[in-house]
Amino acid sequence: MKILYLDCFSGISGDMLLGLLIDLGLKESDLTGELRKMNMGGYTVHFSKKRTGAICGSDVTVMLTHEAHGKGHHHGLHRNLSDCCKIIHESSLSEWVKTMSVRVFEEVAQAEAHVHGKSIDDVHFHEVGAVDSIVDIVGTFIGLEKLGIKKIHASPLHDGHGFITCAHGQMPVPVPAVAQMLASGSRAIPYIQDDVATELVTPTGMAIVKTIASKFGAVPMMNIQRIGYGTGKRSTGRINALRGILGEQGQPENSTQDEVVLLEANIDDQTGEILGYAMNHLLCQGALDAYYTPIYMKKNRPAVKLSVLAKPEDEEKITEIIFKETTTLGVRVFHCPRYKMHREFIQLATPYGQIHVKHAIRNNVEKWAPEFDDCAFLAEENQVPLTAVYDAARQSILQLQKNQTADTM
Ligand SMILES: O=C([S-])c1cc(C(=O)S)c[n+]([C@@H]2O[C@H](COP(=O)(O)O)[C@@H](O)[C@H]2O)c1
Ligand code: NI
Repeated sequence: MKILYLDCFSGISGDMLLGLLIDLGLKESDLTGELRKMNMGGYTVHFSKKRTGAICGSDVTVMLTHEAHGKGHHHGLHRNLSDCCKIIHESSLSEWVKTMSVRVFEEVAQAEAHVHGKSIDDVHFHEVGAVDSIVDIVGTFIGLEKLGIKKIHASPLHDGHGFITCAHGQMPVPVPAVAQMLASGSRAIPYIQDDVATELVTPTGMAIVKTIASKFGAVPMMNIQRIGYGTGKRSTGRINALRGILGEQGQPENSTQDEVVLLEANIDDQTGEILGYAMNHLLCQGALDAYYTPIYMKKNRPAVKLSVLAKPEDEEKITEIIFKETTTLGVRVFHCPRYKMHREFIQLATPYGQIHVKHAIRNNVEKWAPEFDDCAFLAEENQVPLTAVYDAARQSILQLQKNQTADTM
């Protein structure tokens, strides 16, 4: 699975995101071609290479043409949330691009409405802001879709401090819309850079990262494939760019090393029936394994330790289930690098019928194990002891190994 890590050491904005996606390989013509699926004119998109400090990145600038500035423009000079959503919905863009873009617009509008004490419908994006935001937001999702990026994590969001001046006068940094988005159910980690006296995180950048990042923190485990830089517009006195690290997560089929997550909770106040249900539910929902260990907890209470092994990408989903289905108030997380044997199933004939055999191999070690369920089924069907089927299965495995040795001589 392709994963993008957004390294927001100089904040994040809509145009930095577009620049980054271009730097990571998005074709300019793919971006502009898709944007034309919206019935919205009055702008051009300019692409260039730009230097910030010693780094060369990609710059994307949305320029308004006379049409959008003109008084006779049929949309008038202001657009509100529903005008922007209408343009997106009436386009022939993919359903995913439309849904995600609208989500980001709602996020910005909610924050603006809260800050300015208005209703959502009364929040107006002036013409420049609306066109610019639509291109930045929709363009970001077009880019993510074209590059096949399915998962996004982000670093802490570095912002500056002090004040900026915009159309509405002075704004404290973090600007109020960004502060509001941080305060309303965001898992983003803000970080104030006291050596930068301007805005680094814009409302559009904040709304996009809040919507797309499933985690904020360190760079996740991945095979890094490409690194890109999208440059920012402000002079910050430092390198002003958004860095993206694009990688692949998950191991190739025949890999013998990967990572699993071990989730643990101690439980002393739940019935056996409910614990049994919880374990079954966890396994049905994709846990690799789930098991209980008897323990003694404080106040001499006999209790159980629930341990669940899961794929890293299932960490949040499985944690949610543990909280929903058990009484625990906390879940411990361990990231465990794991060696594993490459496994495959093969079918073998026995005098009692066909069985599956698990064949595991790693370096010079090989293991063969008849599948219990198949053996039990054949024992029932043939009215013979289970051990007889196992013995027959082992004979078939021995025969197969002999044939393979003969083939290689
Ligand atoms: O126009 C308005 S109301 C406005 C509000 C705010 C608030 O935080 S509230 C901030 N800004 C600033 O305008 C520019 C453009 O932002 P984009 O996200 O559209 O790139 C930026 O400096 C904002 O902080 C405007
Ligand atoms: Ni505002």
